[in-house]
Amino acid sequence: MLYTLIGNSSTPFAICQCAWFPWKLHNRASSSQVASHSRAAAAAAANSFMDSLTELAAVGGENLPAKYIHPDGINGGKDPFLLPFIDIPVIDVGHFTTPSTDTGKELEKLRAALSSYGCLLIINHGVESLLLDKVRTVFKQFLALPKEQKLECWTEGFQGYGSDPLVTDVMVHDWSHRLRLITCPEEMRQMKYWPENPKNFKEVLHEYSTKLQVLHDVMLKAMAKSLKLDESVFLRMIGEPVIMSARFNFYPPCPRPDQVLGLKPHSDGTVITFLLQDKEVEGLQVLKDGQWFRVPVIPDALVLNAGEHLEILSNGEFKSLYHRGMVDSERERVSLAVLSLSNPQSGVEPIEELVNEERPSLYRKVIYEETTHFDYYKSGRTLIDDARV
Ligand SMILES: O=C(O)CCC(=O)C(=O)O
Ligand SMILES: [Fe+2]
Repeated sequence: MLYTLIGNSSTPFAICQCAWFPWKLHNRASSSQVASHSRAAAAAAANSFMDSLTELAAVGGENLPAKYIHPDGINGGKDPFLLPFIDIPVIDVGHFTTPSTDTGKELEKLRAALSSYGCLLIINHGVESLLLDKVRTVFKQFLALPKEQKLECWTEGFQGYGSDPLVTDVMVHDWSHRLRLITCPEEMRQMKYWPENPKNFKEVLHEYSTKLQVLHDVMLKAMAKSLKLDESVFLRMIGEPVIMSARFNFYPPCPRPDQVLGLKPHSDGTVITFLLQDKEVEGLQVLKDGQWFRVPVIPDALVLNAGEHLEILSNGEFKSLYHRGMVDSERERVSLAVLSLSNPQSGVEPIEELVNEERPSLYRKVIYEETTHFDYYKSGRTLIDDARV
């Protein structure tokens, strides 16, 4: 893969120059890895992944594998589930789909939430409670399948069931697994990684992602209007077709939730993320003004996170959310993040209308690749740290 260093000499960062088209049609990471791995090595990797599943589910408090332990604890040695809840703003999407006398007020609430929290809860979003339940259920049914069946979706690449690629032995491992599938545009779907079982998995994910595609456009238009801009400006900037992927997260229980993390602190390498939380088990925590907060479980609401691309596009008017995934001591937890990405060909930079003499461009143009997020995740830095001028 060809990388170019951009940025100033003290904070250079890598951008990948792979053509857009191959990334679009192939799971590039997995195809290159298939080429460089023997079948035996791939089988060994698959087995070790499955062993780690067993390991995660079966270990007791005293013999947790060291690779999962954060030596300083998660919350300075205190129970992270005693942190306060965040008073996350709640936005009624109905005011954007059917304009009312309160639409202006709701737009202002949206702007304020994205500029001070980087996240909000959305209700009245057009996805029925029944479909939300089905989405959670099909993933749990997939997780309950025998190992051999789950292995059919296993991958070392970006799409499929496994752990995130580029996880090295020097970093603390996450207490989680994920099933990641590109959902839009449909030509980018790699159906070989979409579970055959349960039988309705594909249909349910298709229906959910179709609804979220509509919601995505509604929310990006509302965000543009909240900044008094042309409603299509964000959509134009991220380019056609909008790329969306679904990331199902599975967090097995862990006897020491004060020492392990399901997902390390990160901001999403996305425009926006819609997060469907577990219906009962809490686990999302967010950083606001330097302090960690718990996010309450509200079964039918979706959490909307601002991603790094949105922060750059909005020239810092909106803040990307820094967050982490916790694990419960007794219960499994699942979540589903549906992420939208900007077209890598066009790159991400502040929109012209938000750059002026009083507020010069705060970020340089970033060409964002599939690996970029994981490179940053691995290093503990964020794209925003490096993109800031
Ligand atoms: O499970 C959660 O609540 C967080 C998931 C998340 O942050 C992600 O998938 O990027
Ligand atoms: Fe995230």
